[in-house]
Amino acid sequence: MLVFSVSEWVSSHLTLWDVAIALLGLFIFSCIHESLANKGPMLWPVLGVIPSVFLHMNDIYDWATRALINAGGTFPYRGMWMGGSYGIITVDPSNIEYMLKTNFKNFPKGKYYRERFCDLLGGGIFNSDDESWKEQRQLAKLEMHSSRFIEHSIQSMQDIVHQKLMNLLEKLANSGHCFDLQEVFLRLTFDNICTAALGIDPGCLALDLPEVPFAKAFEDATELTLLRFLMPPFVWKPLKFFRLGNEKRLKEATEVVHDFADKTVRDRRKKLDNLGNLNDHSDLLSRLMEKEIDKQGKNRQYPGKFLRDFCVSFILAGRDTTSVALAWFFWLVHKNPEVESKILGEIYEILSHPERRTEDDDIVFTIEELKKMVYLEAALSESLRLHPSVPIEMKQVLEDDVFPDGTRVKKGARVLHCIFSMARIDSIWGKDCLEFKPERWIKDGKFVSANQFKYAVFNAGPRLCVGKKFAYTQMKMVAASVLLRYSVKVVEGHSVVPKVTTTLYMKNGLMVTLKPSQSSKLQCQASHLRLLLYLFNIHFLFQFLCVHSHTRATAECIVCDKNCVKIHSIAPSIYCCGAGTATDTEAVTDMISSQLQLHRCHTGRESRIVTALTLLKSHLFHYRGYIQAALVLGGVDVTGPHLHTMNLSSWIYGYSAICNYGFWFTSCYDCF
Ligand code: HEM
Repeated sequence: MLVFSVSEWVSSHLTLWDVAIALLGLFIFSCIHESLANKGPMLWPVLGVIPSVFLHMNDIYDWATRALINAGGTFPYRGMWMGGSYGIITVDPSNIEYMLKTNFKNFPKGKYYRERFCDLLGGGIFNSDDESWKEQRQLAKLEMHSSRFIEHSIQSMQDIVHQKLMNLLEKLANSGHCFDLQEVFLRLTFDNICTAALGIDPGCLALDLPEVPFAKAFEDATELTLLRFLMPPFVWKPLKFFRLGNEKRLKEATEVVHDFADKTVRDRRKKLDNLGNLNDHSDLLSRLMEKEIDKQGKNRQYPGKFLRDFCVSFILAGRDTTSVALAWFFWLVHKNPEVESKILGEIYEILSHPERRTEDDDIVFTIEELKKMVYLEAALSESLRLHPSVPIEMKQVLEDDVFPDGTRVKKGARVLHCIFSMARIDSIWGKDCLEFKPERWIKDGKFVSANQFKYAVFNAGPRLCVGKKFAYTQMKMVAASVLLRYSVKVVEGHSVVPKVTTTLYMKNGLMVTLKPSQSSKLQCQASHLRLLLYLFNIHFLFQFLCVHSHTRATAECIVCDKNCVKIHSIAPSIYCCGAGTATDTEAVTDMISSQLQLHRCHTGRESRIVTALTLLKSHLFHYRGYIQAALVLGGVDVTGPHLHTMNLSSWIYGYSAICNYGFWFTSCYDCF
């Protein structure tokens, strides 16, 4: 009776307009309430943060950065009503440390992540928590740090870079056409990681850039899996159940990947059974299989699925991360030519080491040489800081918790930390945080790592990336080998923007043209000249400049020292050859060398040849001929190669003393 009268009253007093206006009022009220109460971006009724995300899809990372700065480093978010997606986004290093280390157990990858990746990765290291993750992590660390694996991976990197990448780049440079450098790097790292993980080279980097079914399926499977992160579960789950649309394609691609990996595992096991060992294989899969025979000689075979999942996770982890990092690095180097000059200066200096065999025209860097490339390491780290391969990381909360900044999180919530934004926050990286500045990683000539939780590019804490060393070696080898030989120019007007997915690809790739660099032309000319100059005891010091000297010290008509050093290093990439009184030239060059070192420490910049020249000249002028030093100063600095002669004691005496060689200097310089 009461129900009847209420509905009668409603229908006689309320029109549809009234309801609409009331709902609008409620909507506006909750919007105002949200915008006043919430520090972060607007959380719309019903739709949560989704409209704001779609509105800023084209500059999502910059928008997130601005929102995080406005919110003071952390803000809550909510997805669509009934979507079950809620949590916080943070860039606060103390929160990140708490989550990745202090209370690590309370922040696993969680169900949300596992559900989406389980079809492709199964229970692989990338997609597991607790004991299963621990076991795989231990195995991975043990194997990847073994000298056998390290030697194998260095060898395969050298092979892939010098036998494949360089041939391909030579072909592309000769064609004069522009091409997508990111695509080339994706192919390179795929071949490299498959060789390291499975001991099989899929051949993506062949000269004709073939479409390799395994590689294509891997790419599709990864991309389609990532789509699950952008779609609500009530969309992708039914599609998966009924095998429709993207989910059907994902299933097919995953099958190709798994069939390939399963077959590799089966073949390798057959080989192990037949031969009793896998001594001629150093890849991860073979190492794991040999591990199956434990210390007591008992065979505890890993199930085939375990081995497959382990390897597939590895390929996923090492496939695109380094290639996109290299693409962003080359883009930044193109925009900052002074950084390129410094990297090249460092490389030339390493190549000028007396023990290096300069007869080799095809320079292949050794691991020791790569380790010495401090500035290159700094430039790569700086590039990764600004463009981290994994821009956003995610964890799920196991039990209610409170972060160090006071933010509360509920069980089941997700915590996203935006690595991309961290680099752009001046309270974390200083006022110059937006600048590409490799120097911030160098102190007293040494590379200095940043705090893991401020620089979470490789993750941090117990789940720190296991492939970090591998990645640096690979990136350094590729970057140094390419920069030494080519000048990489990004096509004018090409738009470089990040793609919105879990890896920071360049949306439109990186279209470039290649020109053999000045140094590689010089290297080529030098190799012809080298034959000629060999007879005259020629020393090659730089790619740009050749200075030489005999090693004879005489007094009257007596040769008192057959091995007198006449080429003095006075600063990185700057050398001085002396004639006159040996002790005078040595003392003068030593003194100017230490003055230049002090100057470098004071200014934080590399020495220039003009500085060395000024210091030497004013010193010699001051003594008006009492210092018997006739000098030839040469080298390469940020402004390029330079060669100067100077002799303020007696021009004629000095020049004639070195005249034979002076002509050589001049002729070599002219040749180059
Ligand atoms: C520039 C290159 C790289 C970057 C920026 C990078 C970054 C990362 C990040 C952020 C994680 C954490 C992912 C997560 O927990 O969801 C991770 C984990 C991992 N990375 Fe890397 N990575 C790189 C290269 C590599 C390479 C070349 C390999 C393999 C050779 C590798 C192997 C792994 C593995 C196995 C894990 C899982 C570790 C674990 O969960 O315990 N990574 N990496």
